Amino acid sequence: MTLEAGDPAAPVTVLSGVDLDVPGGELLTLVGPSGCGKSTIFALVAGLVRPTRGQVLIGGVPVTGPALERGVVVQQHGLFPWRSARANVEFGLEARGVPGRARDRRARELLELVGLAGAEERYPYELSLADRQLVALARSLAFDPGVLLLDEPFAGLEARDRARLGAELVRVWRRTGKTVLLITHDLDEAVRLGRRVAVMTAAPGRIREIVDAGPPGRPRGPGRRRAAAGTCGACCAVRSRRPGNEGWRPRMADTTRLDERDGDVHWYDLPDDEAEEDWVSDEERRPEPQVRGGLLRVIAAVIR
Ligand SMILES: Nc1ncnc2c1ncn2[C@@H]1O[C@H](COP(=O)(O)OP(=O)(O)OP(=O)(O)O)[C@@H](O)[C@H]1O
Repeated sequence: MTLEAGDPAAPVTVLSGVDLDVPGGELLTLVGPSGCGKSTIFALVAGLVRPTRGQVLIGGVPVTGPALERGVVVQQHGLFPWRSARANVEFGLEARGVPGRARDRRARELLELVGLAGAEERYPYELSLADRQLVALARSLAFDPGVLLLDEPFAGLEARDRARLGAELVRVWRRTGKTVLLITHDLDEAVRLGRRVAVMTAAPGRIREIVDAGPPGRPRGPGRRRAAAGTCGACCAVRSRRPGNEGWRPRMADTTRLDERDGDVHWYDLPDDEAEEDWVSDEERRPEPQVRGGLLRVIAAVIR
């Protein structure tokens, strides 16, 4: 896609040749310097803006305007202050014509999904900023969107809240299987949460690189082990729970070696005698801090 904007006599190229393919069910993060066009991509996918050239396709269908199938969460949560958390979430269900009792039940389920069970009757002013964002997330899920678009939803929050909300988002993503596009200017967050990180450069905005930031999935039996155990550099975060051998272990095939300079993603074989229970969950297997550091340097270099 290309997007030109401003004075038609002297248009500004905001985005140039952006080509991004997000498989269904993926959590992709989009990072880039301020003004590179991240929010513009958000607006294009949300259907708020039409590209000058090219198109946005969701499931092969061109996006021609906003639709409930695309849930959006932005920095300003936009909750109705006169409605409780439950009633805010119910708003989405009202729009879909869900009858009262079912609405109430579903709103409670969604609040529970985002970790806010017990806060159903609180009003936005009674909730922390972070919890308001979670209500906004639950509300966008009420439309049962196939795609969830989040534009800097954690901006302005303290680091601890950002981390908590990020973990909640990953949990929600895992439980719902939604396709998630998360826009952030926080590189660490992008690497921590995204399975792939699309890195943009500015003027005009382009996708420069797509960096693999984590393993593609859980190991599911011997046949899949070989491919499923992705590592980032030397420090694939694999943890053993065998008594006497607990803790994180870097696991490398003999043929791979750490190359933090380019942040390559290496693959290795899991020894046959390794019981699958020894594997930590995909969530726990996120890159260790020093690997994240390597990826961050790669991304920072791309952005520069
Ligand atoms: N309709 C428009 N007319 C003119 N310029 C525009 C238009 N839309 C976007 N731009 C410009 O395109 C650039 C990209 O803006 P955008 O808000 O998408 O960037 P961003 O990466 O989200 O920035 P930030 O991280 O600061 O939020 C900016 O320089 C903006 O001023």
